[in-house]
Amino acid sequence: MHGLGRRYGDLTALDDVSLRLEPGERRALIGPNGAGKSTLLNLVAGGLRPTAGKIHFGGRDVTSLGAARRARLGVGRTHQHPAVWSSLSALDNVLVAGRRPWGRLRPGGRDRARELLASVGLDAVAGTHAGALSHGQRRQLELAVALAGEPRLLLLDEPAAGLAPPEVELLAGLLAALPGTVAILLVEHHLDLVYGFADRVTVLHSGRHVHTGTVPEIRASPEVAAAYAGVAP
Ligand SMILES: Nc1ncnc2c1ncn2[C@@H]1O[C@H](COP(=O)(O)OP(=O)(O)OP(=O)(O)O)[C@@H](O)[C@H]1O
Repeated sequence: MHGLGRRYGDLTALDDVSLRLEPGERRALIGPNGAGKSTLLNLVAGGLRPTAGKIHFGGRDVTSLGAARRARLGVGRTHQHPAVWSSLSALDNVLVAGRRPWGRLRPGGRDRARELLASVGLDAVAGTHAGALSHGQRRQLELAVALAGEPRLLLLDEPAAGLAPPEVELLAGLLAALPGTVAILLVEHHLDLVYGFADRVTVLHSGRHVHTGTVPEIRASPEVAAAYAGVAP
């Protein structure tokens, strides 16, 4: 991301943010409410267009590409409210996501879908309609759905939101086990989860980049403490 900006009318939600993620990197994006985290995620996913700046992915300028094109290039995501097909079984959700562009299953697609479901702890409910799963299970399913698209970058939007403490622990284990080849950008308010997960953490405040550092650096940073106290750093 180079000089990325987004305005909503008069409001500047994101202002001149430049970030670079390396292949396979675990990066967390934190900041108080309204800092611009979801806006940044949506800009990278392609659901939203920047009003300033550029986005490159794998060396290619993708700024003008829509979400579907970016997904095909390897940008996967999950949402604050899990986006799965309620009337389809858990297995069919993953199968649909793993199709080739013209709707055909990949060779070995069904086995792969079962493996993905097992990897997120849902093998026992493969035949259950997604609408009948718990909120936490739908989050796990959305992760399997995102992985079925074979992303090189996975954007996770507050995956711990609405989860009970034991479910957050389960999620932490799932995140730790994600393939090392996939770069991950995690937006999350649950700081224990962030600190256990991230190689590096980026802090936003009022749409601006405050700091990027390792977990110990971020924990010790007075700027970060100020941002969380609601005071402009
Ligand atoms: N569609 C929109 N129209 C107008 N303003 C918006 C829109 N989406 C976001 N905003 C504003 O942009 C700013 C950044 O919002 P954003 O949702 O990106 O922050 P966030 O860091 O993800 O916050 P939270 O942690 O509460 O999810 C906020 O002031 C928000 O009110």
